[in-house]
Amino acid sequence: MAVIPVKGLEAAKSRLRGAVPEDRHPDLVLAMVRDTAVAVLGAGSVAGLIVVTGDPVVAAVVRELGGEVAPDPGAGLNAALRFGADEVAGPAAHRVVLTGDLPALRPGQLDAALGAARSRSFVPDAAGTGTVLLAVPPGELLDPRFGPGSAAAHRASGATPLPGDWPGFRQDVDTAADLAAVLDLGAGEWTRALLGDLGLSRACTPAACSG
Ligand SMILES: Nc1nc2c(ncn2[C@@H]2O[C@H](COP(=O)(O)OP(=O)(O)OP(=O)(O)O)[C@@H](O)[C@H]2O)c(=O)[nH]1
Ligand SMILES: C=C(OP(=O)(O)O)C(=O)O
Repeated sequence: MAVIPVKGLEAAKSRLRGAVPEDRHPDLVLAMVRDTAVAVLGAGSVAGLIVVTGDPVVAAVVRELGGEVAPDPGAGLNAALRFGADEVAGPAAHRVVLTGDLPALRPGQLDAALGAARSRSFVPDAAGTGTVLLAVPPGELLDPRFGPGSAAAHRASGATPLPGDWPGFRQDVDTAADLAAVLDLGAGEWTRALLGDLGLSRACTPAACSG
């Protein structure tokens, strides 16, 4: 089972604020969640998707795409992940958790990553400091260490870094510069459509966004 945590749309992706007009910020966050969820649901190695969220708009979209929704326990990202992976999916299943900000993820990349995972494993983000995926085999607890410096924390907790290249997969979107990078790498259709609608076929540069 795959698990994606998603914060309430109004609060999510605060570092990305200003990349698009303020009133479209929630739409951008939702478009990236949709692209991530569509890619996950398209991966043959994934049995199903659980999105942990307290946001009713996100929940409706996830159900429409064919995913399941679990309530946010309200104690932060790692608590949301533990709840989704260890309690809702349950420890008898293979579980993989991904962040909801991976609009250039492709199903084949996720299949390749999971095919290479022989034990509790993770995929570092493009910067090498964060984490975009943590996978755990049946019988083990997820033990997530997401947050600043999570790649080192996951490694120190015994998880194996997966060696694939996967530049689009690894490009999580935290800032306007990440958004520009992900468009170059090939963002999914929802993110591209939203930015196209805004006349931002190439996302604004950090300088232009802050100006
Ligand atoms: N359910 C749930 N998801 C969370 C929580 N905190 C973060 N997330 C999600 O975890 C993923 C990775 O988080 P970040 O990249 O730090 O996103 P963020 O917290 O929205 O971004 P910033 O406000 O810029 O720090 C995203 O899909 C977030 O929506 C939480 O408390 N509950
Ligand atoms: C929570 C994380 O994401 P970000 O760096 O995108 O906040 C993480 O990488 O562990």
